[in-house]
This record gives sequence, C-alpha cells and structure tokens, in this order.
Amino acid sequence: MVSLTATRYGKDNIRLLKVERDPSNPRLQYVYEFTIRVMLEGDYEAAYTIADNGPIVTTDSMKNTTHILAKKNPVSPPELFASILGAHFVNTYDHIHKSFIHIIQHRWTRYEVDGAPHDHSFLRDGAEVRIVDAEVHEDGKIFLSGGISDLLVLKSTGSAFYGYIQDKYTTLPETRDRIMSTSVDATWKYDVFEGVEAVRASVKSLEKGYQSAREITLKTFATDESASVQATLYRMAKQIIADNSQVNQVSYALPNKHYFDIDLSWFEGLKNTGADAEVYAPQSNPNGLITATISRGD
Ligand SMILES: O=c1[nH]c(=O)c2[nH]c(=O)[nH]c2[nH]1
Repeated sequence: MVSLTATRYGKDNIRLLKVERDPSNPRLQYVYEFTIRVMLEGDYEAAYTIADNGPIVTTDSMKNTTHILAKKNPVSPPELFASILGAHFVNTYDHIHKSFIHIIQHRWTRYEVDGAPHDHSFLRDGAEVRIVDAEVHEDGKIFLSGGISDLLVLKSTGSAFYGYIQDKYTTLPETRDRIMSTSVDATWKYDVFEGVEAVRASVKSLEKGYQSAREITLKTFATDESASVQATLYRMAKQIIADNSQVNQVSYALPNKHYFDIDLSWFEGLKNTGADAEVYAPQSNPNGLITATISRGD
C-alpha cells in the first residue's frame, strides 16, 4: 500500500526575450530576457495513480501560455509578470489550486556610444541575475519574493577576522586586514498581496525593493569595516528591511571566497604576508558558506 503524498509539475527553462518600444520613438527600446519555471499544484492525482491524463494541463501549454501572456502584458517588473502568469493558471483551471512561478532575469545593460546611452544596444555585464518567485493561490493571495544571485564582489581591504575560538583544531591566523569576496545570493519576501491588482498597484515599490536591496548590498559590502561575513551580512539585511516597508524577511547565502597570503620568505627573504601581502592565492575550495534569515519584528 502506498499513497501519493505530494506532487507538483510544470515546465522548466522556458526562455523568452521581450522587446518593448517607446511609443514616441520606436528605436528607443527596452529588452527583458527571462528563464522561467512554471509549476502547478491541484487535483490531477489520477494522472499519477491510474494513468489518466484527463486532468493534465500539458507543460507544453504552460510554455505557450507564458509566451502569449508575455506578448499581452508588461513583463517589467518581473514580480508583476510572475503574478499575472501564476494567476492565469489558478483562474483558468478549476482543479489547479496553486501555481509557483520562478523567473530568472538575465542582465542586458544599455551601453554608451560616443558618451550617450545607445537606444537599442545592450551588453551582458556579468553573470548576476535578478530572481522572482511568485506563489499564487486560487483565493487570489500572492506571495512574492525578489532576489539576486551570482553577484560576484571583492574588496581588497576593510575586512578583518579575529577573536574566534582558538583550540587544538585551530590553525587559521587572525587577521586585521584581509581580502573579502563573495558571490551574493539574496532573497527578500514581501507582505502577502490580495491579488494581481494589488501587485500592479505596488510596481514602484517592487522595483524599488530590487534596486534598494542591490544598492544596500553593494554599498554595505564596500563601506562596512567588516568583522566577519556574518556581521556584514546582518547589516545588509537590517538595512533592506528598514528601507522597504513591504519587505518582512531577508535571507542571504554568502560563500566566503578565500584569497590566502603566499609566504615567499623562502626566496631571498621576500616579504609577502600580513601588511606586506600583495600576491595572493585564490582558493577555489573549500569555501566558507555563511547564511542567515533576518525578519521584521521579534
Ligand atoms: O567571516 C568569516 N566567518 C567565519 O565564520 C570564518 N571562518 C573562517 O575560517 N574564516 C571566516 N571568516
């Protein structure tokens, strides 16, 4: 005897790029490139348990729907498009109770030609992506989170690490000045929205949420005289919550990408450690991984 405990199915890696043209100047254009995952939950157990495909919305139709809704609706901010897409499935099919939309937005940054922003040319300035997750329920409620992933940063000073447990397992030397580098993975959750129109009414604060989280992350990383990745992470998250009234929770996962001093004293007494360090050895593994979730209130 077995029972079907949990299911979800959908289409992953739906790719699309949308071009939006300025109505007064069609050569002034905006581009948005997404990789999207659509997952549905509902009453389609028969498809699993008795091989009855009757209740299946095909994953191919989910891909088609994504393209059609991207044509008929704004795709920016991605939080709104995720909400529109998620609401479509729970509103169109009575037996679908929840949808889960995950959007990865790839960077296309307008670049300058002869000192002026070009109206239709863009560059991929890094692997960093913007992330959106929308969980849409059939009662209309929408749970949104925004995020950043793969934002690779490094500072060459302004980071120390000392005062930690010294026991028989410890070999790490204390440092007042080290390189700090991480690939930022940040997620922030918004208060629940009562439907797509509530999301639409909040597009400014959703866009601001993304810009503010990114700017706070970069500024705090640069300016904090860091005692540890843990302490810098906490300062970032606290500020994002303070700066965004609709954000109630922030999570970070920060790999500590180590760069170690290289002792060159064996060669003619060359000084290259501590305050004399200039040439470092980047470490690919192992790496620290520092995570935390910080919530508004107690
Ligand atoms: O910022 C840090 N936090 C740690 O917990 C840790 N552990 C370690 O070896 N180096 C570091 N750096």
